[in-house]
Amino acid sequence: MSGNKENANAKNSVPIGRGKGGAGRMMSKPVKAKDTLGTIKRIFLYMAHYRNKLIGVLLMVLLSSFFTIIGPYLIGVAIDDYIITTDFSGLILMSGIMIGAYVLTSLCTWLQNYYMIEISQQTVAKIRNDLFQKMQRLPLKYFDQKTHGELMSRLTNDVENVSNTLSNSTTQVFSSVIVLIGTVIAMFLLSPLLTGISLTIIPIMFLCTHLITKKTRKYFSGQQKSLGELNGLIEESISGQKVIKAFAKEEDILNDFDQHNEQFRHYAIRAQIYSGLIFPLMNVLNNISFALVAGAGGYLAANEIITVGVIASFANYIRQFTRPVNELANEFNMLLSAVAGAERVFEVLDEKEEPEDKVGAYDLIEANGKVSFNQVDFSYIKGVPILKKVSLNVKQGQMIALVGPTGAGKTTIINLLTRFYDIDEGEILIDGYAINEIKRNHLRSSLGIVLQDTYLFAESVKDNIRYGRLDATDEEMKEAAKLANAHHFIMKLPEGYDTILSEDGGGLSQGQRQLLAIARVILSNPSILILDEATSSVDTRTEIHIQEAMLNLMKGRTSFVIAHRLSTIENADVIVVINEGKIIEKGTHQELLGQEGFYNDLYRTQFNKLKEVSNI
Ligand SMILES: Nc1ncnc2c1ncn2[C@@H]1O[C@H](COP(=O)(O)OP(=O)(O)OP(=O)(O)O)[C@@H](O)[C@H]1O
Repeated sequence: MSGNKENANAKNSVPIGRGKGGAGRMMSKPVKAKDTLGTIKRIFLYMAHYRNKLIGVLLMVLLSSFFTIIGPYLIGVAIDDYIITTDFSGLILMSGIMIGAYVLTSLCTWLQNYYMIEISQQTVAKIRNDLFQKMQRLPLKYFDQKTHGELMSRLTNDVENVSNTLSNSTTQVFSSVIVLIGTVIAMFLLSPLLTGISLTIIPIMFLCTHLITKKTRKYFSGQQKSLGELNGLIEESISGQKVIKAFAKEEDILNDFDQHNEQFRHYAIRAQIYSGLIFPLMNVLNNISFALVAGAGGYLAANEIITVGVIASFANYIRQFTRPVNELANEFNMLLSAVAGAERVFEVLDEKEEPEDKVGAYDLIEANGKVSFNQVDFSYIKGVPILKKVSLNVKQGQMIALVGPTGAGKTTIINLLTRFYDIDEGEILIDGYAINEIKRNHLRSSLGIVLQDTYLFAESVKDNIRYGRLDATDEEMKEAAKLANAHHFIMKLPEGYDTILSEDGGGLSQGQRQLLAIARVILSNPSILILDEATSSVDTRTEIHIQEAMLNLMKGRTSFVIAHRLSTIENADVIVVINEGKIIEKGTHQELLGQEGFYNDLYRTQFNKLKEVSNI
């Protein structure tokens, strides 16, 4: 099985380098989207469900921007019309209006945030839901091409990124733009000359920001890359602990970790230091601009070109102006990175799904278990044929042993029967029906699969067995466990059937996990069985238990066994020998031995060795 291959590979190479699916891939890279506009459009299509709330947000943004812009103007009016003229009752009224304007600004900002958070969380919940549903409909082929880390990253980081940006950055960018434009217009209306003077600082601001971000971008991307590598290393050192210890590579992995840790520190320090420059620099420039307005404004006021109130308004406008300039660059980058994240999410949503059942697909409620492969060709990757013209006829209730060297294609045959992958040419029939004409759910529920490496969920033993048939009663579930010889060890667990297993049954032995898998399949009562015998040695008692359980399970059912045990091979009705994707021999044990061909050689070398081991 491919699972074994992974284990075998793990034994041969100590995972010091970065592996597939490391958590390192969980970092979302700040790459640009390929189709920014198209992606934004799609996000808006999702958000369009909440059209009324969006209009509300838009109104609030406009109102809060308006009040933000009008505030400094009112200060100028208060000075010119009421303070200088000592009109105190007018001043009180003006103060009231100003307080009202500021309160309304806050209220509108709060409301806009409130609605935007609601919209973004609902939108993202819908995207997350669509994405998760999509994952269940994707063919296994898709999961072969993507690392776990990458998929996890799309489901978590990228979606989270979209959510944060929707709730914070979109309204920020929008209101910053309005406030900027509005402020320039207001300044221009009050005094074009003073506007010109105060805006001279803007190009310098842009230049400084540009120079600093050019530098920080390099360090931030280095920081993100080395953090990814560091996370990958940590993840591998956790999952590969056994191998690391077995090969005494602790020292090596520590050195490797030190290197990556140091690299991360190097980038992180520089990224933080340079980006920390922006704030004080902007502050200085802002104050210079302030001083310019005060100086030039004072001169203009002395010459009665502008009033003192205009200077006060300008002083406030300048504060208001530089803030959005700084924010805009930042928020805009975040927005672009979120759009890139959203694009990665949409890419998954656009992937080709497992094809729908054909119209008029057959029901297969209780299959008899007759199986035929007719001239089946298959390749995982186009142009690399794995199975070539495989033909096989299996009668109801027969036991078929699939044998052959590693990589021969045994698991692949099983993958095709279950329709985990679809064949390229030929046909596979169950009870005379082509499997791609049978409802996929019916097909899979007529097949029972026990793999060497059964996945167990972090739930109770009871629920794990019940996964075979969700509506089974406790009695039926226990009966299945007894038939699977699992009852005895389950009763020894701290809470018996209610014991909660750790993730993937971490606390159980491989033999025990397989017994649970057998119980699961007994409960589902399939017509056709697919069994992958364990190659790794379990203790003799457990092995006898497993064999007994498997025999119980196989009674009266067609079974395909990827055989590693002599007893299985010798008792099989038909032994199918596969080599390099072709069936090269077929027959009973005695028949094949008599042919003195590939099986005979395989048996004499490989299985004689097994016999010696089992006799020890
Ligand atoms: N998902 C996949 N994508 C691409 N190639 C694959 C995939 N799974 C298996 N293969 C290739 O297909 C060939 C047959 O693999 P398969 O797992 O069927 O062999 P096997 O006979 O079951 O081997 P073993 O006894 O080692 O489990 C191998 O060359 C393998 O590398």
